[in-house]
Amino acid sequence: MEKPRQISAMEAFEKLEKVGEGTYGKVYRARERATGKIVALKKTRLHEDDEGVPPTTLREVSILRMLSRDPHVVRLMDVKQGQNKEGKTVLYLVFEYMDTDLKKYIRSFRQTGENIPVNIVKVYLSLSLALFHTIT
Ligand SMILES: Nc1ncnc2c1ncn2[C@@H]1O[C@H](COP(=O)(O)OP(=O)(O)OP(=O)(O)O)[C@@H](O)[C@H]1O
Repeated sequence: MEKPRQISAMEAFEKLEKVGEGTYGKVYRARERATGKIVALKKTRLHEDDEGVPPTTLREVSILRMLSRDPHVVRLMDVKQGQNKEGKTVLYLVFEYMDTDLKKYIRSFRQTGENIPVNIVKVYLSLSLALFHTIT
């Protein structure tokens, strides 16, 4: 009997628009075709002459899986395989979609000249420290 094929990222999701770009790849707002749910798809960039998935990506995935258990951390919902135009395998990290990020949040305060409440700053600093200890 034939092994059931895992559906590819592009069969499962419809890309809506590019929302950002990080060190490791582009991020798209996308819609899950089966449910209509809006997600963030992070396409991982491949090193030109490398075969397979870069170790930095594998590291990011395993750390995110761990951190994603915390409700305060953006949730990594799934990891899907896809192919780029050259037929090479690319990975799509599927995240819950966030309307804002820390940079935009901080900028919103700068625009009005307000200060970020001290309690909020403390929460972010302790989260950053916790992250740092998890990664290093
Ligand atoms: N889950 C998400 N929901 C909505 N937008 C997102 C999401 N994840 C990332 N983005 C957008 O894409 C941009 C790039 O994100 P990404 O996580 O790839 O990189 P980064 O955190 O900016 O840098 P690095 O890749 O170095 O960690 C973010 O600044 C944000 O605007």
